[in-house]
Amino acid sequence: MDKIIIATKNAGKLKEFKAFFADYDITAYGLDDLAEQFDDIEETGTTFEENAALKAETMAGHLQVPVLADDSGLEIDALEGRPGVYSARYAGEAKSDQANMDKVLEELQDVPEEERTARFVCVLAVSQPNKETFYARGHVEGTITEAPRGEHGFGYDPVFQADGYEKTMAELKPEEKNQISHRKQAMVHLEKWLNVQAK
Ligand SMILES: O=c1[nH]c(=O)c2ncn([C@@H]3O[C@H](COP(=O)(O)OP(=O)(O)OP(=O)(O)O)[C@@H](O)[C@H]3O)c2[nH]1
Ligand SMILES: [Mg+2]
Repeated sequence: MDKIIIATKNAGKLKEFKAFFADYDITAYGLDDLAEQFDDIEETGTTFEENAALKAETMAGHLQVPVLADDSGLEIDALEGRPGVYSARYAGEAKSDQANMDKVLEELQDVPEEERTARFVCVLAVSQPNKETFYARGHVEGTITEAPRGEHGFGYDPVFQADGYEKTMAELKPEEKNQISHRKQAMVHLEKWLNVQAK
């Protein structure tokens, strides 16, 4: 395999996948790299697995080639797991990273440091015509900071500090984030699938 399509319109995710797949000499393309324009796939599932499969299977059916999709989000313990599968649209359909972070920080205003535990979760689904969907899940544990710090990454990266680190995900260099992130952990499981394909 020398190329793979990622069923995403999220530029931050795509950048990370391009870096991961470059290590296997595979070029990753997002939906905005393709000539055809695609409507947003409605994420009607209640789990990361359901939404990742929806995105991967819809696009694989349409394009008739293997397609990878990523459904991911932030689970905050003090908010009973919110924003979870609703992470992208937590503060509304505009999908504003800034508004989403503001909402989370406001909801955690009176929550002390030791209770601000959270994790990023990433589920990857690979769909191939006439084959069962393959799933890979990864997560990274951490805490929500009092205020945003850092310019790298996307989404909630400026307010998420992984356990054992003093920098937020947005203060880490992209290559540092890519070594520890939920997406990387899921990619490690996907390697098994990639090896099977290589044979
Ligand atoms: O700080 C972050 N660092 C990350 O590494 C990360 N990964 C996911 N997220 C958040 O979770 C939503 C996913 O929602 P999501 O899986 O539906 O993706 P999306 O709607 O943005 O794009 P698509 O892939 O569906 O086209 C994203 O928008 C972000 O808010 C992250 N935040
Ligand atoms: Mg989405």
